[in-house]
Amino acid sequence: MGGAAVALLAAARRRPATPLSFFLPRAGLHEAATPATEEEKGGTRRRRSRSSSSRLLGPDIPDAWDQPPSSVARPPPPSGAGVDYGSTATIIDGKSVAEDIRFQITEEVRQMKNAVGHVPGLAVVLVGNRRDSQSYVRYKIKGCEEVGIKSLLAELPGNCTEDEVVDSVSRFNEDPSIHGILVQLPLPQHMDEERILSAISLGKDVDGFHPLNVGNLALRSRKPLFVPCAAKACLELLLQSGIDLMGKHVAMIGRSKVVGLPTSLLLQRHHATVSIIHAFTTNPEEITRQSDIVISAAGVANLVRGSWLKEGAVVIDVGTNPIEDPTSDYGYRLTGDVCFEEAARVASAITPVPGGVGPVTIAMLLANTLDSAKLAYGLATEPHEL
Ligand SMILES: Nc1nc2c(c(=O)[nH]1)N[C@@H](CN(C=O)c1ccc(C(=O)N[C@@H](CCC(=O)O)C(=O)O)cc1)CN2
Repeated sequence: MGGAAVALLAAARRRPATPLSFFLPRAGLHEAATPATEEEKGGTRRRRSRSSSSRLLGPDIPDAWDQPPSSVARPPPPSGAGVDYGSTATIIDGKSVAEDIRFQITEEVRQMKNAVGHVPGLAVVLVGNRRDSQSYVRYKIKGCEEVGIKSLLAELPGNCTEDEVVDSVSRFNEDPSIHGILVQLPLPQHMDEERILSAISLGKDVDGFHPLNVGNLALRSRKPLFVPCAAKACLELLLQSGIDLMGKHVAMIGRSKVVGLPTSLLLQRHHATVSIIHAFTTNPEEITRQSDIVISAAGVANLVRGSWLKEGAVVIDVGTNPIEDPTSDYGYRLTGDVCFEEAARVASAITPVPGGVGPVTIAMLLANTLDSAKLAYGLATEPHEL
C-alpha cells in the first residue's frame, strides 16, 4: 500500500479531535432517530464493527445529537450576541407557498373526480402516543380534508408488535382506494423501522423512504417514484425564492433519512456542491461560513449562530424544537435550529419556524398522494419532474 493511502487510512481511523457533538447540548429533536442505548453502544457496536461489511460501510453509530424529543432544547443565546452586519433578510413565507400548492392540488383533485369518479386516498399509520407525532398526523389529515383527498388513520398502541404494524401497512397496500401510505416516524425503539418501511408498496410510498425510492434518488440515471416531502419542501422554497442551485455550495446540517440524506441527494441532482455536516463533523462553522446556502435539520435549537454564516447566505431551517417559554400557554414554544435574530442580520433570505419548511412539507405530501393517484388512474405515465 502506498504511503499516501496509509496516511489516509490512519487519518480516517483517528477519532475526530473536536466533533460537533462536543459543542452540542443534549437537546430535543423533532425528527430524532432513536438514540443508541448504553448496551447498544458497547455491545452491538463492537459486534458490528467486527463484521467485514461494517469495516467498509462504516460503523453504525447514531449521531450524538439525536435525542428523545421529550426533552426541552437549550434556550436562545443572550440577545446582542453574534455578528451584526446590519442587513435584513427576506423572510421566505412557507405558509403562503403551501397555500398556493394546496390551491392547485384542490383544483386537480376536482378534475380527477370529474374524469374518473375517484379522489386520491392517503393512509396514515401512527404507532404510540407521542404528542409531536400526533400533531403532525393531525396536520396531514387536515391538509387532506382541505384539498379533497380521502384519508384513513390507523392508530396502534406503542406496545404493539412489529407484525401488527406490517399487517396494517399490508391492508392499505391491498386497498385500491388508497394511493399513499405513510408510517409516522419515529417508531417505538423496539421496532425495525427498515422492515416496516419496506413493507409499503413502492407505488404507494408517498414519504419516499422505501429503500428502492431512496436508491433511485441517489442514482442520477434513475427516477424515484416519490421524493421525501421535507426534501421537496426545501427545494421548492429555494426555487420559488429564485435561487439558482447549479454550482452553489450548500451546507446540509443533518443526514437523517427524513431530511438530511434525501435533501443532499436532491440538491446534487440540481448540480449543487453539497457538504454534509453531522454530529461528528469537526469544523461545522468553517463549512457553513463558506456556504452560499445553509439547510439545517439537526434538531438542536439555536445551533446555527449568525457567526456561522457568510454574508448574503440563504438559510433554510428545518428544525422544530420545543424551548421553554413561561409566557406561552403550553409553557414552551417551537424554535428552529437557527438563531433567527442573528441569522436574519447576516443572511439574504431565511425561513422562519414556525411557518417555513413545515407547512410546505405537508403540502408536498398531498402533492405526492395526488401524483400517486394520477399514476394509478392512468392520468399520468411518469412521476412528477424532479
Ligand atoms: N413519516 C414521516 N415521519 C416524519 C416526517 C415525515 O416527513 N414523514 N417528518 C417529521 C415530522 N413532520 C411530518 O411528519 C412535520 C414536522 C413539522 C411540521 C410543521 O408543519 N411544523 C410547523 C410547526 C409545528 C407546530 O406549530 O406544531 C412549522 O414549521 O410551521 C410538519 C410536519 C418527522 N416525522
